[in-house]
Amino acid sequence: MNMVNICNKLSWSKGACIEMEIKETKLKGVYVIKPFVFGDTRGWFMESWSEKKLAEADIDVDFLQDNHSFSAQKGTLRGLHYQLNPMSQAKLLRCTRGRMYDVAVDIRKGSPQYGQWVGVEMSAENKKQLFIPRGFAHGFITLTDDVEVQYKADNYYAPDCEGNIRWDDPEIGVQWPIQPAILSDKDKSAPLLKERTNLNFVYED
Ligand SMILES: Cc1cn([C@H]2C[C@H](O)[C@@H](COP(=O)(O)OP(=O)(O)O[C@H]3O[C@H](C)C(=O)[C@H](O)[C@H]3O)O2)c(=O)[nH]c1=O
Repeated sequence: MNMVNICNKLSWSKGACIEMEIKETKLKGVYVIKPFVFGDTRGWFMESWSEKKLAEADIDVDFLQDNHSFSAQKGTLRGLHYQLNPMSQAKLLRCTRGRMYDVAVDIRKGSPQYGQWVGVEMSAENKKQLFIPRGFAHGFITLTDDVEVQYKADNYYAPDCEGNIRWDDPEIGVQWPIQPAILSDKDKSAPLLKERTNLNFVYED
């Protein structure tokens, strides 16, 4: 086994992958992506995003904005958020410091998986990424102190189109791994999904 493979093996010791992997989750349209990591004696290198490689997996998206958030305390919950059409956003997320649990919820009218959710643990160590298409609400809870999340969006920030849904909406039933310690005032007072009567995402088969 040559040095690169040894380093790849070491750098992905916990069941990691040394090939680019794009897998659809139980929620159609939401994908977990594990990039190829080139390990060597210095450390590692990876392409954190490639429009071409996503397109090869039929994920056609033109990102317009990069976001980067830092959460100091374990148990910081941001979500569940979305932007209404015409400013809805597809997102490609990754955790570059610490560990967090990321959640997507299908809120497209007419979707056979409407109100259903999927969650993925992402960390600086596992280098997993999550692609969430337009028409989904998004949120995450931090599982360590000092978590940084970086993500691409295919539409610009549009505060007039922003909306949120209660993180603990019983009809969605997200199984968060821990209870939140910190929420923004906005998220503390978010309504239930059924109270959001202005959702304008339409499911297209
Ligand atoms: C989202 C966003 C925010 N801002 C400004 C607006 C506020 O003054 C400040 C903090 O915004 P907010 O409290 O909405 O940040 P989060 O609670 O992390 O919101 C995000 O949380 C979940 C996880 C998401 O997926 C969305 O990207 C977004 O809703 O940044 C901007 O200038 N541009 C932006 O794109």
